[in-house]
Amino acid sequence: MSDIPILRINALTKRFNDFTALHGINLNVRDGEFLAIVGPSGSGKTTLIRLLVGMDEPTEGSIWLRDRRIDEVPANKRPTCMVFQSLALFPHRTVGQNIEFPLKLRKVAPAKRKARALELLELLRLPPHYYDKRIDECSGGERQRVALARALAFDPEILFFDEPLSALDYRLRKTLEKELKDLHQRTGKTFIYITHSLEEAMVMSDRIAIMKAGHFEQIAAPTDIYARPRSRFVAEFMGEVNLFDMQDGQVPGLRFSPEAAGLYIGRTGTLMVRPESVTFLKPGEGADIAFDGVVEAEYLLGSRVQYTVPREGAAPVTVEVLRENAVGGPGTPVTMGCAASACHLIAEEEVPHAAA
Ligand SMILES: Nc1ncnc2c1ncn2[C@@H]1O[C@H](COP(=O)(O)OP(=O)(O)OP(=O)(O)O)[C@@H](O)[C@H]1O
Repeated sequence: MSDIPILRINALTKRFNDFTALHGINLNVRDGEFLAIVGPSGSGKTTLIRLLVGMDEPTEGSIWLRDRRIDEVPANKRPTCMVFQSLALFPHRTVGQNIEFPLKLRKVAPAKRKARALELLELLRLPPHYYDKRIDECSGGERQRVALARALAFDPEILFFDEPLSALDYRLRKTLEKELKDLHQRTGKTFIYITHSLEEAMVMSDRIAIMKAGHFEQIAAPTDIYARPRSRFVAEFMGEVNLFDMQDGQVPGLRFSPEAAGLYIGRTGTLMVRPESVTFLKPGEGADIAFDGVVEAEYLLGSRVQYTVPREGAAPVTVEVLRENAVGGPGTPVTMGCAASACHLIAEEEVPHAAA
């Protein structure tokens, strides 16, 4: 992956009558990057993708592909491609005819089209005889691969995906997640991927851009965004989390070791710790940050166990431990602890616009 941006979004605004769906957003996408765009329903993901692929026009701002401004270029002339959520394959035609369709539109000669289709079948790990198989004889996963092969047929610079796996069952989704990641590596193309699923974004992408109400709340590598969210919104969006209000370095009910207390002197904000970073302390065992409570509920999650422990005047604490570290069920008094290094302090003010 190169550091040079292949795509630059500059102060992009989209208004529908008096409603602003995108608020002057900026983003640089690196050449060869896998960027996932996630956000709650209505945050503007589809609106953004529609502008990027040319299905709609921005109200203000510009979109650049390398050094070429493309927001005024019609969709069919943009060297990008979109893989739709609904596959839009021709069900009664063959796999070969479907893959070759964009090439036929571009008047590529039949022999050349077929050679490219066979090459793409191999790339997508489909056997060559699938060339003559009809789409309605293919499984869901095979259809997804054909759709991908078709998207790659004319060698687009960037592939856009709008929730391509959302309609598939869990196992197939997991398989295709791995295949997509692998395909990204093998092709070296730039992938921009919209999803509701944080898990998909975490597994596949180099960076995640979190959208909220028409702006980017944070853009960073998955591990960074998970461990060091810039706002409570991102912290909560990125999975289960414990949030403690800190005022002048103090959180009611939490005990800090002298070293940990030193880290938070005079600081105000939200102290965050993920459930898997909290442990149950044995009698006499210490931790940077410790607190007491009584188990309210216990849930088995396969190899792990999750607990909720109520706190006065605040949301309950969630703790997730390996089964071998399980404690008693509801009513069990516990002391919980965590390392200061596993905690992250979110500064008081929310960050209105993430830097791309
Ligand atoms: N053509 C339109 N006219 C008016 N408002 C629109 C139009 N298209 C989108 N919007 C509004 O813009 C906002 C962003 O919509 P968008 O479809 O981009 O969200 P999204 O993040 O893709 O949501 P989802 O995850 O549900 O698909 C929403 O409030 C939506 O109602």
